[in-house]
Amino acid sequence: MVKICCIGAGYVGGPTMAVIALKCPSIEVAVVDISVARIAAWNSDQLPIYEPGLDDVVKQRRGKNLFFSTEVEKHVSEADIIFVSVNTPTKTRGLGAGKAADLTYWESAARMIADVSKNDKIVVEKSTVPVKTAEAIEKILSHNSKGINYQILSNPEFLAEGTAIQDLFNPDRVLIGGRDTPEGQKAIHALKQVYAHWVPEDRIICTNLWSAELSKLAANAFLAQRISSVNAMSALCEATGADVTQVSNAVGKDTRIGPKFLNASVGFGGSCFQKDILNLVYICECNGLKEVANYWKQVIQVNDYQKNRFVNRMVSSMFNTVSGKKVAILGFAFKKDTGDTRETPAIDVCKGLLGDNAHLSIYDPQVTEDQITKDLSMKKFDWDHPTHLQPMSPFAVKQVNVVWDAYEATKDAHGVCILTEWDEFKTLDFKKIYDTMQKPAFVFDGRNVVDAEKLREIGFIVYSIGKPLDAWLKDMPALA
Ligand SMILES: NC(=O)C1=CN([C@@H]2O[C@H](COP(=O)(O)OP(=O)(O)OC[C@H]3O[C@@H](n4cnc5c(N)ncnc54)[C@H](O)[C@@H]3O)[C@@H](O)[C@H]2O)C=CC1
Ligand SMILES: O=C(O)[C@H]1O[C@H](OP(=O)(O)OP(=O)(O)OC[C@H]2O[C@@H](n3ccc(=O)[nH]c3=O)[C@H](O)[C@@H]2O)[C@H](O)[C@@H](O)[C@@H]1O
Repeated sequence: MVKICCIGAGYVGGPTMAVIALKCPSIEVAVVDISVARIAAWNSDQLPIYEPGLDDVVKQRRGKNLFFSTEVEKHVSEADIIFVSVNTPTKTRGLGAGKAADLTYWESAARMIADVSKNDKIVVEKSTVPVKTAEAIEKILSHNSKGINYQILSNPEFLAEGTAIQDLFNPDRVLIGGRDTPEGQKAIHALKQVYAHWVPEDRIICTNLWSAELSKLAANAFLAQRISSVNAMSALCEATGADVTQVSNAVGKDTRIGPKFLNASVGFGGSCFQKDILNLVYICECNGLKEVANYWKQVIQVNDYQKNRFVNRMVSSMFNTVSGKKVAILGFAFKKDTGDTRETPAIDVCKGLLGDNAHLSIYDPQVTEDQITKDLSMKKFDWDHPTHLQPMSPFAVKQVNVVWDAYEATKDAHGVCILTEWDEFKTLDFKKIYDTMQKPAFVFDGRNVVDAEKLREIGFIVYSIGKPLDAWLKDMPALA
């Protein structure tokens, strides 16, 4: 029986391995992690991450050919194929701080593999890493190889949170990069055989190592760039009276452009887009490609501009101050159908409003009070380290109240701010909300989920990203 071990039981390692176990009953899959709490959760009824469809897949295979364990060394030494799916956060200190990927967790995993292995292994990069990382990993492994042959493959993951199970069941493509040697090709073939259990052969792309590593960074950069492009247009729409939804629709009908990923928003979030672009920028700079680095940097600058613009629009609309005013925040996760808050635009918007002394009442159907408190008090980039190594939440943030109901959040509020596109926000009783709010009552929709016209009929002053402005808002300057 082929044995797979995955180091890192997170948003990627957990769902990816659960699906491999489901689709390949003849393969034994062990997912290991240094976090005892995370592994305990994977073995319980309350999985550590919220992802539609995941519970069902895990329940079908756990204890049969899918195991979650903290016995990292045992499972690594027994495995034929080792996936490494650990954190690769942005460095916060030293060379490349604020840009380069921090490969501490990857390096420690590689050293441990070298220490405990007794037979030949295929080591698969599942984490997103800088191009040429495989060369460094090869050096670490072969330095202490004891005659063992290691083949490094790059097999980046393209799943998106909230749709991870669907994405894994039916991927656009699976990418495998390896060495152009007989051993390298044999390793590619072995991994291809795993995916071939359910992925059509023409969707499995095999490349050299560096193309696979770089393609992952490129794909995320292209996706994020689309969002910054449409968000840049949203500012121009507001200035001119165009409607960004109509513009996106018209632009996306061009088959060369395509309709997906053109939703204007308060800004993109999530653990990867910013981190991976910063990493790309750093690699370009290291290769002397200043203009290329600046090009990609701009994608992040526009994203920051969009978040600032949103906060400024809110404050200026509400008579240029939110000091002492209650503002309801609906949605804190970085997108719907996930409880993940890493790099969510909600953090920046909330911090911006707190900076102007607002009182926030936050509701998100999947994010806990503890998580929100941590996020609002943590330093930038600290959030991307393993949970048990993150700073403890030092204090509850003053002026923030986390509630478990949208109606409770909006009661007595001066403004409502929608930051995640949860479906339930579309069907809220806005008349009921209006009646309990201070007047004039404002809605700031950072995701274009509400019907602005209907809300205006109720009496709200509404701001929707990239949409024609209310007369009220037109008169209020919004400087970014
Ligand atoms: N979250 C996502 O949707 C996607 C993430 N990625 C990439 O996958 C990688 C992992 O991301 P996530 O799963 O989101 O992170 P995560 O933080 O959810 O999971 C990483 C896990 O690795 C564990 N870990 C760290 N060092 C370890 C070690 N030496 N031994 C054993 N366990 C260790 C941590 O305790 C943590 O549970 C990152 O490189 C990310 O860029 C790629 C595609 C999608
Ligand atoms: O490497 C990764 O981590 C993953 O990053 C993204 O996936 P994810 O961050 O989970 O979610 P997305 O659906 O890409 O959304 C990212 C952010 O962009 C925002 N977004 C997305 C689409 C859009 O049209 N507009 C928009 O503002 C979302 O609300 C969210 O804040 C990519 O879509 C995945 O392919 C990739 O594997």
